[in-house]
Amino acid sequence: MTGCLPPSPAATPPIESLPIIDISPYLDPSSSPRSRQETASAINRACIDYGFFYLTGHDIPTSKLDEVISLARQFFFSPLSEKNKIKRYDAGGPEGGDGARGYQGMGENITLGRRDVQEAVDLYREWDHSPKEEGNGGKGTYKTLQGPNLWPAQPPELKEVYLDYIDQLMKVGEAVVRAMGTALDLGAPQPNANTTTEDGDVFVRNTDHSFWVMRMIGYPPLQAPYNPDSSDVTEFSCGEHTDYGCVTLLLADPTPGALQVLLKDNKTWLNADPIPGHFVVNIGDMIERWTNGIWKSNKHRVIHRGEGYRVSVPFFYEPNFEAMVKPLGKCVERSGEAPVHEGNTYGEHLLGKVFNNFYK
Ligand SMILES: N=C(N)NCCCC[C@H](N)C(=O)O
Ligand SMILES: O=C(O)CCC(=O)C(=O)O
Ligand SMILES: [Fe+2]
Repeated sequence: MTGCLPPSPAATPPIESLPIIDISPYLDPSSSPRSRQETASAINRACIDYGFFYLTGHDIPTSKLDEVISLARQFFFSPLSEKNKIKRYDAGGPEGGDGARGYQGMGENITLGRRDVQEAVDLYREWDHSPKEEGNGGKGTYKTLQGPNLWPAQPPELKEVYLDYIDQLMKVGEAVVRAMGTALDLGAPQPNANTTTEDGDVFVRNTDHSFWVMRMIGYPPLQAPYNPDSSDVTEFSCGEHTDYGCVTLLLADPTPGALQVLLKDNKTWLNADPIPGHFVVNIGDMIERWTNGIWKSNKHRVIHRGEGYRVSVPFFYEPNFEAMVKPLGKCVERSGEAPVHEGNTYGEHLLGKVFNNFYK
């Protein structure tokens, strides 16, 4: 008689967590087709369910990752006068800025019309044909995004360590977009394919001069009192947004409870706490557009109310600046929806974002 049995302890539902993807089959040339297919299938599932996942098997030593975070932290802890030596200035102005590269002080970044409680440094792929104009005291006048990178001089080893790190990340980014092409089952790569051919390497070709972005971000803890009964948050470390390009490889210090990912119900925020040695990876707007929304660039935000000063270093593996990004025919067909966009270049999409990113 079941009525006589003691009540069973209430089952606690497992706390939902992002899936972990092993990318090593796409970095190791001797891997089996089967192991690649497993990775690709796992990515497809993760991109449909979350647009986010943890990445392992990337081959970058944890000691290197720790060094990257530590150097960023040292930079943010240097005096403001030191940080302002590489200050970002608007493009075309007397200071010789390009409106995007350099150090952005606390509150200078805006998302959804509000100041983000963060400071940051943005580095981009060097502009291939720098149209530096003479005059302006030798500083030149740059169009938006077309200036040289402004590297921190302190700590002195930062630049070298970061350049090497970027080389490593480019390989990881390429492996991830290659796996994504397989995951979408776009067909075998065509030899000598031009950039508009839709096959499994379409993302690889369109990122072969990736206009990457490297951000170093520093977040002091938020000051506003937290009311757990209210969903009305008034202060954000980074307001909710989607990323702009292909694949974000996020490295963050161990601070928990800061990065939150919006789930498919469109109301629950899942903490994407860091796992040592793993990246938090998410897909950007260009992947959503190429796949005609089969995979969505998911909204996320940062609310750091914890202890201490949080540091994160996202790397954005993006399309080429000139890449034309338009829904792929196969994806349009499969989605059963009208094309989500008529197509424009990644550069145009990025410029539209950058113009609205800073407090004027
Ligand atoms: N490249 C990227 N994703 N940078 C970070 C974006 C942060 C949101 C941005 N302020 C916005 O409003 O879009
Ligand atoms: O700091 C983080 O955890 C995420 C930052 C982010 O989403 C971004 O810069 O695009
Ligand atoms: Fe983001």
